[in-house]
Amino acid sequence: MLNFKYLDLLAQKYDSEEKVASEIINLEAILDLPKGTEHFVSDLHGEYQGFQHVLRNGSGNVKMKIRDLFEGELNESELDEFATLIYYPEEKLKLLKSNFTSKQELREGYVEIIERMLKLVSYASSKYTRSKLRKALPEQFVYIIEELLYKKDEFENKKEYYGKMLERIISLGQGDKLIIGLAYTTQRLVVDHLHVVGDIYDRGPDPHKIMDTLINHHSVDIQWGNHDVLWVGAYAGSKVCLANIIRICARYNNLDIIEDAYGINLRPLLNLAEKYYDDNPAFRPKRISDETLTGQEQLQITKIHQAISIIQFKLESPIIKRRPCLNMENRLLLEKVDYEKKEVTLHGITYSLENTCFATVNPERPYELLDEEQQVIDKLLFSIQHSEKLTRHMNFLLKKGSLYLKYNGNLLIHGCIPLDEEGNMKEMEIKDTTYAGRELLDVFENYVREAFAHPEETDDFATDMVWYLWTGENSSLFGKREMTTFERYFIKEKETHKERKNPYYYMREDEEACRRMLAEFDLNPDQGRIINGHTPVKEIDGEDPIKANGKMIVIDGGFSKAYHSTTGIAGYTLLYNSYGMQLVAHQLFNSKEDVLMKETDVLSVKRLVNEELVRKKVRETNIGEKLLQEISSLKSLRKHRYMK
Ligand SMILES: O=P(O)(O)OC[C@H]1O[C@](O)(COP(=O)(O)O)[C@@H](O)[C@@H]1O
Ligand SMILES: [Mn+2]
Repeated sequence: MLNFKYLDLLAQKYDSEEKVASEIINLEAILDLPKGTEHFVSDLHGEYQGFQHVLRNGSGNVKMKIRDLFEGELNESELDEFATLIYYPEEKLKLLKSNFTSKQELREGYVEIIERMLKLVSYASSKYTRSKLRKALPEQFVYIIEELLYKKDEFENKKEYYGKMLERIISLGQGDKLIIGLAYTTQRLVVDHLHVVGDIYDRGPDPHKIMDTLINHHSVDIQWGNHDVLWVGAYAGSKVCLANIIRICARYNNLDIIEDAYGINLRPLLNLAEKYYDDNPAFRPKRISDETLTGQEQLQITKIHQAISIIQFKLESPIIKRRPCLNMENRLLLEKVDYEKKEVTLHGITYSLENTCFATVNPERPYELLDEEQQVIDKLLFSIQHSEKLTRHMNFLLKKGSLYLKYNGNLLIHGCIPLDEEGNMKEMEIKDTTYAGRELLDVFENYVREAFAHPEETDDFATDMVWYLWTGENSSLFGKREMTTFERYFIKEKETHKERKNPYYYMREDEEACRRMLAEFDLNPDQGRIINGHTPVKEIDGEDPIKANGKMIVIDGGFSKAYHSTTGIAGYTLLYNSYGMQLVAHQLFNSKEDVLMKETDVLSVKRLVNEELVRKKVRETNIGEKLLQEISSLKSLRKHRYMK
């Protein structure tokens, strides 16, 4: 069915046949370009510097392009030095400058650098249109760079013109800006689109800086992780999610995120904590950075950690009781505790409790908040919902994020697709309707959006469902039977700490199972793959991130320093360009300073996942699909409005 109103609208923009024709030619040409490079990262967990590094070196892609161009011409250390300049242009330039001994040397050095950079930009942009390259150039230098890029040395008189141009840029003190701009242009060209497969928040110190980076990124989408949804929940009015994020910040000695980055006043919580709690080994902050805390600071955090944990446990009860469909009665732990004997009975076994801190718990009504606790959580909720920066970050998460994403034939998802023991899509009944698989995930996502749209509602179904996504058995983000936070604080016996995983986590090894899951999402099982985050790949134990004959790729980035000892490697990222997919294994990232001084780029080892037999073109991508639609509209416009 032709929509003539739409054609009229289109005719306003393309008001002559020539304009329509030239746009059709443009778009058709783009369809035949090689597909842009996609970059997949996941589980960033607040590790801003590690993330920055992977982003700036394009998971080794920048180095590869430099090698392609300059191997032979430059020796290894020069190649490294040039790569570092592309990653961290401001800092590296400072270091380089201090090595020049005269103005003359500096000028020559700058000309050499700029020429190399232009060569690199030209190479990195070879598969894009000129207009796309233009958008990636530093604004103030677009004209000059284009002149320099498209120069033709064979005309001798022009050669002088270009030489003069470079000289002038440098003598006018614009050399630094140009070099820095070209470095960022290169970074941008090397990766066309970024996918963040979840868990930006928690454990590490700087999730807010990662969010700022993503907001400024040229092209990004996010698949929410369980930790991201926890933050969304807190902002959307879930007090129990809020208690959780503060508890995790205290546990990892990251309360600065709450106080300094998001401007939330923790004083009321601290007062409560000082009043009821003391030192407690189970609640001392984990020290994953070298930064040393004074004894006093550590004690304060330990107290806050207990105060907010108890508030969290108390807040869980009423939700579990008002939402029987969540089937979480076995998590009513405060009510199972024998406060006199200091014991708890779980699945029929009685365990003694240690490191207890139940000063504010009334054994008769253990889930009841003290007035003071109620006030503290209410104040915290008010501040968090009024934090300008958090509002910005959460809006962005909602805008660019989703529970899963179908992109260029692949399924991107942080956690899992809940399965039952037989490998069928696990069913869950919500408000008298049974859902499973893709439908269940769509329902979950709708609840997240509904809760977010109504931050003033704190106890409604949608807001409770966001918490369920963090911790519930059927949550596609959590994917485990229960979260044993209480047990890990208070029970010595390790068997109580175990969180049994959804069958998905062993069935995903099986190719047939993965094919069924792809089909559930209407994706072609012969071509698509599932890209998964969430579970660190234990290289130490020989685990392979490529599973199910390549149908499943697990790329937990392993950025989280707290988890390095379990993985034995910093983790994986994935690149998908027109030639195929490559998995990149990263060694531990120490610091930016390390890279700058020692030029020790984090060693990235690439492994081919698949090789495209024919180079993939834009035509075969999601963007290509949109372009084809546009072309078809333009063709109708031409036919119905301009052809006689
Ligand atoms: O390592 P911690 O701080 O004890 O956290 C463990 C908790 O984190 C979780 O692993 C969830 O976080 P991830 O999504 O990073 O795995 C829970 O399953 C578990 O209860
Ligand atoms: Mn996760």
